[in-house]
Amino acid sequence: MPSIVEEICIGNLGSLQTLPDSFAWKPTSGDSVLPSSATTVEETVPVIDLSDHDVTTLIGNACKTWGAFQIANHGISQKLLDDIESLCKTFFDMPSERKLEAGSSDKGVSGYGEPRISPFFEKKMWSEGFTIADGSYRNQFRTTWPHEYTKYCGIIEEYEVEMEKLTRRLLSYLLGSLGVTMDDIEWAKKSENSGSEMGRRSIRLNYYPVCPEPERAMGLAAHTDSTILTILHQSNTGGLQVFREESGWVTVEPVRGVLVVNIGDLFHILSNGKIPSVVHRARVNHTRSRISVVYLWGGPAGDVEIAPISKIVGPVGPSLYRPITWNEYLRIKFEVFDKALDAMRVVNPTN
Ligand SMILES: C=C1C[C@]23C[C@H]1CC[C@H]2[C@@]12CCC[C@@](C)(C(=O)O1)[C@H]2[C@@H]3C(=O)O
Ligand SMILES: O=C(O)CCC(=O)C(=O)O
Ligand SMILES: [Fe+2]
Repeated sequence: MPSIVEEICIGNLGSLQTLPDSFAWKPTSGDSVLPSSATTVEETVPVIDLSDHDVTTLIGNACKTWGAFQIANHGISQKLLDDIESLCKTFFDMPSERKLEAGSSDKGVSGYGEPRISPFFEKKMWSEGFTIADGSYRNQFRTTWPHEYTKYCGIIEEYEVEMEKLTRRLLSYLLGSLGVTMDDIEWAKKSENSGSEMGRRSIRLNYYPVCPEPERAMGLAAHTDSTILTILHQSNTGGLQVFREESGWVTVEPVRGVLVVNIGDLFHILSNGKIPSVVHRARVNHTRSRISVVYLWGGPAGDVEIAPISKIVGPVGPSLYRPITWNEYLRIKFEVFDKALDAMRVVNPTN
């Protein structure tokens, strides 16, 4: 009698008492998933107060060292952060059959489901999530919360407006740290972009249930974001780790009201390779579930070319990466995953 392998649904992970083999990540040589304490180093990703008069230099140094930084005094209200976190709790605490109703439409990325990068790994990740990549979440919310979806849509809309403003502010600091301004980028020129929305953006709501064997599981596997930049709010449970050559995996401990900013692949291209896009992952926990809300900014619009800023490349060059649009880059990323940036390099760059 063939054993009936019960399809394990990501919507019920928190109720499992043992780790199914399909979720058991074997430590690979050199990067052991064990032990759970990532590193013993003291240093971690610096927290930068955005009102600091040295903010541009501080951000520049953090980006060169980590490809990430944390921000305080960012102007996003704690109430909004609390509201979107409780929206996540309300959604992910629902029975899995109700969450599956909000499933990703097979054509797009939007809706409930596993991370887009799941197919690149033989083992499954101990997490579930909801991606907001266009307006279709409104209909999904209407199905999920027929009587109060306007409240939840309002929270998402307010979050997008606030994150868009913060993204523009961070981009100007990032460019400043490289000695350029928005006016040095065709698509970012104040004139053309003032007032209009800042293009391609998505929000990913991540939920990491408690896990019976967190040391052998992986909440979200190591990756770089494809974005120009990503702004991440994490609940009060640690799990986010960034990778740095010199230190290995470093946990970014949650601090209330502090947001994490990750440099994505497209900013690495914009900077002509000067700023790294940070490799990061999420670990899970034996006693506490975890939420992260990730605002992913892909640039002006899906069809606008992103290229190394000519003022950074300079007269002698060489430009290390070829121009690429968000849409094209995402297609390549989900074809070759962590080889995507290499696929963008200009071979034998001529001056
Ligand atoms: C706007 C984006 C950016 C995506 C794809 C698409 C929607 C969801 C984003 C994420 C979120 C989770 C990690 C990641 C690696 C994933 O699997 O889905 C991200 C990916 C990327 O940054 O490449
Ligand atoms: O949950 C986290 O802290 C990381 C999430 C993340 O990297 C992502 O959604 O791109
Ligand atoms: Fe990420």
